Amino acid sequence: DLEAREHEAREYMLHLDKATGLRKNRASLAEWEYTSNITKENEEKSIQTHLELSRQEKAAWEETKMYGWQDFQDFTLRRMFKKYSQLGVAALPDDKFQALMRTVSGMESNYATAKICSYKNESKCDLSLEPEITEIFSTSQDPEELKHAWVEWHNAAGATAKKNFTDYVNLYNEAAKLNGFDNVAEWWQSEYEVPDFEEQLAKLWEDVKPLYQQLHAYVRKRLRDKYGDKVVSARGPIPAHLLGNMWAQTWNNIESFTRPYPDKKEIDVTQAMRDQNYTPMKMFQMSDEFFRSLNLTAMPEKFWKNSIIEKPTDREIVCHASAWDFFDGEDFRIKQCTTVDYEYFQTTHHEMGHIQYYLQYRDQPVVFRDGANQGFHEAVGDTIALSVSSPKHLRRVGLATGDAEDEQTEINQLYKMGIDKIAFLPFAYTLDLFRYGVFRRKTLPEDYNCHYWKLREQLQGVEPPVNRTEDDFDAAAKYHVSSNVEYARYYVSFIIQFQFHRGVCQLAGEHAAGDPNKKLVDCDIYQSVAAGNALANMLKMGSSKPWPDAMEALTGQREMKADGLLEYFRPLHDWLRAENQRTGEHIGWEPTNMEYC
Ligand SMILES: C=C(C[SeH])C(=O)N1CCC[C@H]1C(=O)O
Ligand SMILES: [Zn+2]
Repeated sequence: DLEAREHEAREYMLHLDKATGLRKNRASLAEWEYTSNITKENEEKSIQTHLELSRQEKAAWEETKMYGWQDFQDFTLRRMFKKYSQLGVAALPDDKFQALMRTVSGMESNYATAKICSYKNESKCDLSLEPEITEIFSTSQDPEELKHAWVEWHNAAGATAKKNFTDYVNLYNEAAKLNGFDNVAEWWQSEYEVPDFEEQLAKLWEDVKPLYQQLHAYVRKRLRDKYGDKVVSARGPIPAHLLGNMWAQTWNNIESFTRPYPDKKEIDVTQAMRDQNYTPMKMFQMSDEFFRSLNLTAMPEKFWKNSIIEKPTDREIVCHASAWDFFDGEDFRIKQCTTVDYEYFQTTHHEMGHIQYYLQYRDQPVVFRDGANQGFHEAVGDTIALSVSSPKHLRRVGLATGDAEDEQTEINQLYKMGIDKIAFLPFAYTLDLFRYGVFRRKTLPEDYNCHYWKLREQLQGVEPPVNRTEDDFDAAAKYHVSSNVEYARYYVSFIIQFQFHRGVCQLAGEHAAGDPNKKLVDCDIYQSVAAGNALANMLKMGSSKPWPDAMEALTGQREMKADGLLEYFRPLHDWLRAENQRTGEHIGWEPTNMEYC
């Protein structure tokens, strides 16, 4: 009878989950060995280990299928079986599984090891994305130098990946079908467990677009003031190489010469860190201390032993920041090529947020050791970083001096946050809208680059610095496209992190709606055990419940909504509207003159 069947199934599930933990540990170790020492030998070893593990997963899956779990009464048992009933890419036959692995490791290693020549010294051709090219984008104000770095990087990391990417799309779509999906787009969206996920993304964009358009218009004007109207037009898109970032995804590096009130003292965290001889280790210790101040869990001893926090000089590694769970309850690592600056200070908190989530759900069954959805995993560290980047906190830790806020410094602060958080949204939205179209074959290989730029022009209001053709493949010049990492998670994160921030700030007594002395922008939850405990309760759930239950536990809301973000930035939105009216700046953008289709 059902009672006996569920009991037997529970025994089976305990065994399967333990075996799965060992498999995931081996997979993570193989992946770590390869991405922290990129060699052909390590690539081969990783592929063989993953192949062996996929065969074991397939065998276990055949057994799991035998259980009639759909009518089990026990919610948690049914949810575990539901998750294990999805085999994933292991459903591919061996040869196609290996082929798919090779397309991804080929793109990823190409991206990680790509080099370009210096603009100022044509014979110096050993510039990597990190730290050299990133440094150019954060400091250069020479449009020609920025254009050179942009074009060379998109050639080296983008165009070269087109063949692999095309094969990857075909093989990955085959895996999607074997898992019961029409294509990878539907598979990726199914992870969010809501029937209208794509409509929700579009609705969120409608909610934040007016604010983005105001920010875009203001920044275009300030860039035109600086570079002239031959380089930046009055009514067109913004050239993508002038926004301080290779992908124009966050614009923090142009703050110094575009901020609203330039005569107000700028909080230059990078300079303060360098003046105080900060090291990467000090940045990690400060982040760990912030989490501990909330009564969250300290980084375990293996974290400090096994993490890679600076770029090695003796080998090639994947520098793009990442956080790792080895599924044994004690081995958790970060790998990143830290440089001492504000950007990496933020990234360190972002990655530590992933580790804290791993620590909080480490007693869950392995199958539930995941974010409530992937956006949650990306939002934890950023939510903490919203407190850390407040002037109040920066003064508290000695990274900012000066007096408390006045109207103008508050607008400057909101602008600083806005060119990070508001600017990012259309970029994130386009990256997976593009890939949804590719997986659904609405975008064919001969149209990849044209469709990519059409979306970026239409939604983000940026244009390439030079004409593009279908010999280019600019999407792969972004890490996540070359490494097969889904990106809607960041779009979700940049929305819900403001819902989380409002929740923890209220619990910390740092925010009250309508109270001018408790504005969201000034909130710092540092040392608030009440906030930390509520956050921990949400994180402990892992993916054991649908994400609305997790969100409700912390915020009382059950949907992702832009209201937190819009409340946070309301004073900036008002200021931008008034300022753009004062200068008569055109809101929005007309079609580009650049050719890319
Ligand atoms: C820091 C990470 C590793 Se999960 C990252 O990829 N992020 C963090 C914010 C957006 C996105 C990016 O860099 O494109
Ligand atoms: Zn992340």
